[in-house]
Amino acid sequence: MSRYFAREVVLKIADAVSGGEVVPVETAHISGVSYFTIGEYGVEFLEFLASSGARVSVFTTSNPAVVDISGFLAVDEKMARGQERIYKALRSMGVSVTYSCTPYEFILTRSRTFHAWAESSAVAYINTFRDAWSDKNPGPLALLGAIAGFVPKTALYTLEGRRPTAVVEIEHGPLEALEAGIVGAVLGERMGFGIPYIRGALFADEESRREFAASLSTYSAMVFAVIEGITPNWRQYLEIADFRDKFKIDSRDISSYLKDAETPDVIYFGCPFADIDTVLWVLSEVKKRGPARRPIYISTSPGVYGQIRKLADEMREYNVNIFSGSCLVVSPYTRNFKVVATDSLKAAFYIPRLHGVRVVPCRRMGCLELAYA
Ligand SMILES: C/C(=C\C(=O)O)CCOP(=O)(O)O
Repeated sequence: MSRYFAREVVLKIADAVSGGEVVPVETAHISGVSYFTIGEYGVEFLEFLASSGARVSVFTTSNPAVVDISGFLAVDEKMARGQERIYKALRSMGVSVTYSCTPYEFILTRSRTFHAWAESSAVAYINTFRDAWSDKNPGPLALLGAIAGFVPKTALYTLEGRRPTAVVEIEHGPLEALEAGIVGAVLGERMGFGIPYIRGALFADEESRREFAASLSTYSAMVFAVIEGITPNWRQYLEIADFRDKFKIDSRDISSYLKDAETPDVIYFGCPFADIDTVLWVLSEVKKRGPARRPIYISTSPGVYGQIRKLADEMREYNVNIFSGSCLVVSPYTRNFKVVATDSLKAAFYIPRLHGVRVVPCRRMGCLELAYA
């Protein structure tokens, strides 16, 4: 019954957005599972599906929750209970409740395989750095698609729909996390839509790739860019390109995003979730300097946290708080702060809008120095 319901809804949406065509998917990743972002009606929707016997038919993971897995980001009773109900509903539908915005850490999404993912940064990451194919499916559609086993065959599930439409020259680099995020934001704001073909982008590390994908998809509707020499099959994309626009991003564009530093009361890394290298880098810098004057918060995936749990406990003495399964975007815990310093342009976009808290963008080392200023 519920599988039938999900299939019918997905087919109806496909009638509206893809001429009725659908595409089978290998995996799904659902967003909209934090009580903070979906509220009571969102929980009721998930409970309705679960109680009607719905079960996912492909491997399905979930985005971060309102509270982290250790309960460090304390929230009120109503939110905590709401999150538990979400967890139960997801579990009973067979979702792997991973509470991570970086499922690509362990789902290796091979090139040219189809996926129904909803977290925009993760969609942009697998499209751009793996040439795995996913559209940015809205959270409920990704879940219904996971139950049905297919989603509407929108443009990004076709080679034609992935044809580059603008050539972009990057005249700055190598790109560290903040700069990669700014490039994504500038590009997103200038282009808005279409498929960029990027020349000259040198990413300093994994974190910078995550930040680029996250900001491109935050500051625009774009969740795919072809990066010369990096995106698998980039030569084929160049051959089929139909360039109608040309953009250049240089050091002046990057500096225009850097405000005069306002003194923060907290330093935040990990939007999208910090990879192990970033976590270890922060810890080694902090160990050299001693306890930080201002607290440092790092959100990471449950997978990474599981490996460094003991280290995370020890680092509390240094005023470093590592947590997983939630983040300062989807938790109202952020409202405890007035000004957050971060190297994430995605966090810089959402934190003021969702929590009314100001943000200071800074390079990773600059952010760290603010913790001791
Ligand atoms: C803006 C967010 C995700 C995205 O860019 O897709 C964070 C909120 O995520 P939800 O999982 O929808 O709460």
